[in-house]
Amino acid sequence: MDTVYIRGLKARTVVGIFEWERRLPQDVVLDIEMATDIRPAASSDAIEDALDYKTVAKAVVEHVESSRFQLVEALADSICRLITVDFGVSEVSLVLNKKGALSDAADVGVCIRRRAEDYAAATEVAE
Ligand SMILES: Nc1nc2c(c(=O)[nH]1)N=C([C@H](O)[C@@H](O)CO)CN2
Repeated sequence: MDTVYIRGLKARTVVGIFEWERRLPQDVVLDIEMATDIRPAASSDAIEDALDYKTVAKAVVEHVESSRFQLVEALADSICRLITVDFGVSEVSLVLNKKGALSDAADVGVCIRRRAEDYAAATEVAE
């Protein structure tokens, strides 16, 4: 399978467990890799046949900036859910970097990989 990726995608959001973090939005930076077969787009040279990284990036930033999670784990998982469910991506890898969270560290965060099946059960229950 091929990959369409977005690296260094920035968003500001309320995320954290401390009282001050509930008041002040913080920067997160995302690296996203999405499994997709690029051959249809390569063959047609038409955006309609591509996984449009601009559309995905816009949806992800809107989602992140309107979210209010305590943990980076929950935020990261919600982003993978959005990409797999709303964009039909079979597998997504995500690095979520919470800039400035630890003063003694360059950065902290999580790296996760999710498949569409990981969210299938929850979707079926909801329907
Ligand atoms: N595994 C995690 N550890 C911590 C998190 C988190 O989201 N996941 N969050 C915090 C605080 O919000 C921290 O970012 C404030 O500096 C601490 N540990």
